[in-house]
Parts: sequence; C-alpha cells; structure tokens
Amino acid sequence: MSIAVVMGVSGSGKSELCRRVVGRVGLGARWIEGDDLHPPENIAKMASGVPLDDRDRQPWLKKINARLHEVKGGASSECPVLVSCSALKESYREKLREGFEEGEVTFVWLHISDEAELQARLTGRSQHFMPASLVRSQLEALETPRGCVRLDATRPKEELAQILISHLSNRL
Ligand SMILES: Nc1ncnc2c1ncn2[C@@H]1O[C@H](COP(=O)(O)OP(=O)(O)OP(=O)(O)O)[C@@H](O)[C@H]1O
Ligand SMILES: O=C(O)[C@H](O)[C@@H](O)[C@H](O)[C@H](O)CO
Repeated sequence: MSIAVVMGVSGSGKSELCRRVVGRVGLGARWIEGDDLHPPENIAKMASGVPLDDRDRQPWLKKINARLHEVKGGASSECPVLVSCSALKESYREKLREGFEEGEVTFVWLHISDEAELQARLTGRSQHFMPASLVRSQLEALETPRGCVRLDATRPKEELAQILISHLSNRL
C-alpha cells in the first residue's frame, strides 16, 4: 500500500491539498484527516491557545498509525492513502510509520516558514479550533524531515495538487 503523509505546520495547507487530490488519484483512494483523530482534550488545549506537547501527541499519533493499519487490512493495494498530519518531529514520523515496510510511507512536506503568511491563513479560516497565535510554536517544534518529498507551500493550491497527483501516479 502506498501511504503519503502530507505534513507541515498548521496553515501550510495539508487539508486543502488532500481534499483536492484524494478524488483524483484512483477510485478507492482514501484520506485520513489527522485532526479528526485528536482526543477532545487536545482540541480544547489548542483552542485555548496552548501548544500540544510530546505527551499530548502520543495517543493521537498512535491512533493515526492504528487507523492506517486498519485501512491497509481492508484496502486494495493499488489505492493510495493520504494522511494529513502535522508530523512535526522525527519521533512522531517514526510512530506514524511503525509496522510498515521500508518505502511504504512517504512524507510529503509542505514547506513554509513565513510566519505572517501562516497567521493570515489561519485568521482567514473560519470555524477552526486552531488559533493563529500558535503558529510560532508550530514553527519552533518542526524538525526538518529528511528523505521526504518537499513542496513549496507558497505555490498556488492547484499547482501543488498537480505535483502530488503526478508523484502518486508514478508510484502506482
Ligand atoms: N497554497 C496555498 N496558497 C494559499 N492559501 C492556501 C494554500 N494552501 C492552503 N491555503 C489556505 O490556507 C488555509 C489553511 O489551509 P489548511 O486548512 O489546508 O491548512 P492545514 O495545514 O491543514 O492546517 P491545520 O494543521 O491547522 O489543519 C486555508 O484557508 C486554505 O485555503
Ligand atoms: O501537532 C500539532 O500541534 C497538531 O497536529 C496541530 O498541528 C493541529 O492538529 C493542527 O494544526 C490544527 O489544525
């Protein structure tokens, strides 16, 4: 199974990219939205303006990994699975790929370091729990991923979608 974890700080465009791509890379492709798997206390913490710490993120990462194994059990091997998850640290990425074979999980990093742009994106997003005040902590927590597919998150949305689609198509 081909799993692409679309990662990056809050506001980098993970959900937007997955939403655009999932219906266009083959019938049966799946998208797991990492934010949907946070325990309620994590959501409440972020909404109150306090960044998550390593301990908060452990059950969440474990749940995403477990969901991936479930999907693998039921999926056709030709169908890619997209995951949107910040995956900010190397230890988190290790947790996400636990139990998968070498090469089965690809990290696609939406790279952006422009704090003002990220804040503007989060401020412009309605009905979302993540406050723009947490952008700094996200950038501070991020550990540069190695061996990932790196995309410039400031490029137009559709251009990014096309790049990911062609990457996934080449892997099938
Ligand atoms: N390439 C882009 N250029 C300009 N705006 C973008 C781009 N990608 C996403 N956006 C916008 O930025 C905002 C944040 O995008 P999105 O919700 O996809 O980010 P995210 O990384 O999933 O954030 P979070 O981790 O907080 O859920 C949205 O309003 C989205 O439309
Ligand atoms: O690791 C984290 O701190 C979280 O995943 C955050 O990135 C939020 O889930 C997300 O940004 C909110 O949408």
